[in-house]
Amino acid sequence: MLRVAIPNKGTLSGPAAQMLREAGYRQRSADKDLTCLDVANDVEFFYLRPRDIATYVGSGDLDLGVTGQDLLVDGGSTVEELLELGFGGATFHFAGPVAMAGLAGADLTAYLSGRRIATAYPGVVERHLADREIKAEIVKLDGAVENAVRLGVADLIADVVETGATLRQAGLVTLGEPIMRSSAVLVSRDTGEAPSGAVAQLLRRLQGVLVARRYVMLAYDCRADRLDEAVSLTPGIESPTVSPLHREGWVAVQAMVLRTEIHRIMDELYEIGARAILVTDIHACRI
Ligand SMILES: Nc1ncnc2c1ncn2[C@@H]1O[C@H](COP(=O)(O)OP(=O)(O)OP(=O)(O)O)[C@@H](O)[C@H]1O
Ligand SMILES: O=P(O)(O)OC[C@H]1O[C@H](OP(=O)(O)OP(=O)(O)O)[C@H](O)[C@@H]1O
Ligand SMILES: [Mg+2]
Repeated sequence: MLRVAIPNKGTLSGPAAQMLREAGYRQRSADKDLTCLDVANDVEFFYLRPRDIATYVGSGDLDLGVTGQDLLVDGGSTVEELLELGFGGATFHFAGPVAMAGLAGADLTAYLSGRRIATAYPGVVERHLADREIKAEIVKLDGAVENAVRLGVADLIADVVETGATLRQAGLVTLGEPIMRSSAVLVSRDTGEAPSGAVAQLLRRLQGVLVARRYVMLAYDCRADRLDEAVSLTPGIESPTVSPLHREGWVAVQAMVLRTEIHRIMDELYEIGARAILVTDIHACRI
């Protein structure tokens, strides 16, 4: 039986469970449940703190896990990243008082030297500072680090920034370029071999969800003598399906199209004479 670690709470928890549901797996029915057995798929899910997930997967006690790339860096983990999951996107930034706005490059490096930096991710910050030979003091906090500057515990912070609302509320601004970008990832133990068996099947299912979310199915009719132009607008992932229509000189075309492009493409197809242009959602797929 495959054993998979899923975040039990926090930002990654809901989207991870939702993605697994879309991939056809059973998920726990109550937020406090610690495990969930999916007999039909021969998988057991374990709900764990995302910070701890790399430990269980790295030791081989669990086969797969969903966690954040920044948490992997913070813990110095050596697990293998199999797939970026398209949620939990965040940047990790230094942030300081508004008076420091605009500090970057060598000026930021000079400013950081000898300062007290509050963070819940000391591993990420230490690595960044060591790479640049900057010596500073790290003040390890558990959360709500934006309060640390106003309360005098630190001179600046290093934290996850998503919308920036929390920083603004605390009167702080980001300093310099992001320390790192992070998103949720599916991880496995680093065996040096390509995934196979049940691991590869779960991976394919999640890849299918990502594709189903990104693409829609587009179908339309067009004159056969405009087909080349139409196909250049809708090349599909491999190649579009073209079928004859009963109406002489016309064909039906079907192709997968990026969801974000759909309205532009429909307008352009209409301009070259395509009609009966229909868009449908893809619920699941294997590419
Ligand atoms: N707005 C956000 N706040 C915090 N973490 C975020 C955010 N957006 C994405 N993430 C990612 O979620 C992971 C942190 O999850 P974790 O559950 O440890 O903290 P959390 O979501 O802040 O929950 P809590 O603070 O309640 O423990 C990291 O990979 C982080 O990059
Ligand atoms: O840029 P924003 O959209 O405002 O999001 C970023 C904030 O969200 C998280 O805090 P969380 O609510 O998890 O509280 P915590 O600091 O106690 O972890 C994170 O630590 C930042 O403080
Ligand atoms: Mg948090």
